[in-house]
Amino acid sequence: MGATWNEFLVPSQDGDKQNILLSFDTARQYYDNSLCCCQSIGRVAGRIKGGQFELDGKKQQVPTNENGNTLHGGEHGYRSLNWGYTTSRGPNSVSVIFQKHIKESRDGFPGNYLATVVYTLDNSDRVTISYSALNGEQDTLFNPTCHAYFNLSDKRDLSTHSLMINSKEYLQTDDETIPTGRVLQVDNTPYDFRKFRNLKQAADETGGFDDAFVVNGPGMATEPVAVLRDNDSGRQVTINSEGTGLVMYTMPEIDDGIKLSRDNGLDALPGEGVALEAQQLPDAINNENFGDIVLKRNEKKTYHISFEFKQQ
Ligand SMILES: OC[C@H]1O[C@@H](O)[C@H](O)[C@@H](O)[C@@H]1O
Repeated sequence: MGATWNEFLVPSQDGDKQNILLSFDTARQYYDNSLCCCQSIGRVAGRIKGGQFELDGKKQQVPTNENGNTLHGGEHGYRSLNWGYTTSRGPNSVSVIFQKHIKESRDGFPGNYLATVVYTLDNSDRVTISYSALNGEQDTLFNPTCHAYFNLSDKRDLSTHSLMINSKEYLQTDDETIPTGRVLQVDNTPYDFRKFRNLKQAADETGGFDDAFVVNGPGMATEPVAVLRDNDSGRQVTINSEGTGLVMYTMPEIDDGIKLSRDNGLDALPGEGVALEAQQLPDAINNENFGDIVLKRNEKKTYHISFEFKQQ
């Protein structure tokens, strides 16, 4: 369901294993809230203002699911699908390969294509997710991501986490979290993560993050997009991607009664984890220079997002 990433198990201090992703015990619980916890998001991650855009000179309206805007591919996007899958084993890696025909008749976006999501775990303790689209006869949009939430510690907050984001800029957004088109400098703001800084302190300064950082700008392509580190355990996850954006969401306000597996029956807390969603910037289709998310007819496109684990 949802081509969901359920566990990233790493060694724990007591010789057991610990899941560093937020997860649920049952498939149903992933759909009882709007967290999109660790699910595949498509065709278009991030918001589309009014669910409207122009494609090949034609105005398009796609289904909306939040304040009259379209978030995370709408109600019938990747996360709502039951994917078929196969597995494969290479000399240095194992993979799960999900595949599905994405249809206009289901999600309301123009055109049909064949989608593939491949999760590969390799011997460098790296999970690489590749998202491919093999398009049909009509131009469409393609901007997938993985909505992975992390907490690398044993705590129920991010107080021992440091974060580095390789970004000089972030997007200004309006009351509905839609980009206004203005790109702001991170200098002298709580958005400056160019050097590692405590994530909880920064989130306390902003009231929590639900923001898009500009990444992979000119001259920055060889750097990791972000590194999340837990100073207590020495666990670290390095994120690489090819997209223009990284959305950070620290769950500032969440519904009551969300029971994450890690909480042993207690309700999840605001700020308990952080989603780091690599993608092209939100509302890219309506903003020049936010990244190209058009998938041309008969075109094939692949994006990779990788998460490399290290323990210091
Ligand atoms: O759906 C969970 C969260 O996903 C993030 O990508 C969005 O920016 C948030 O506004 C949303 O609450």
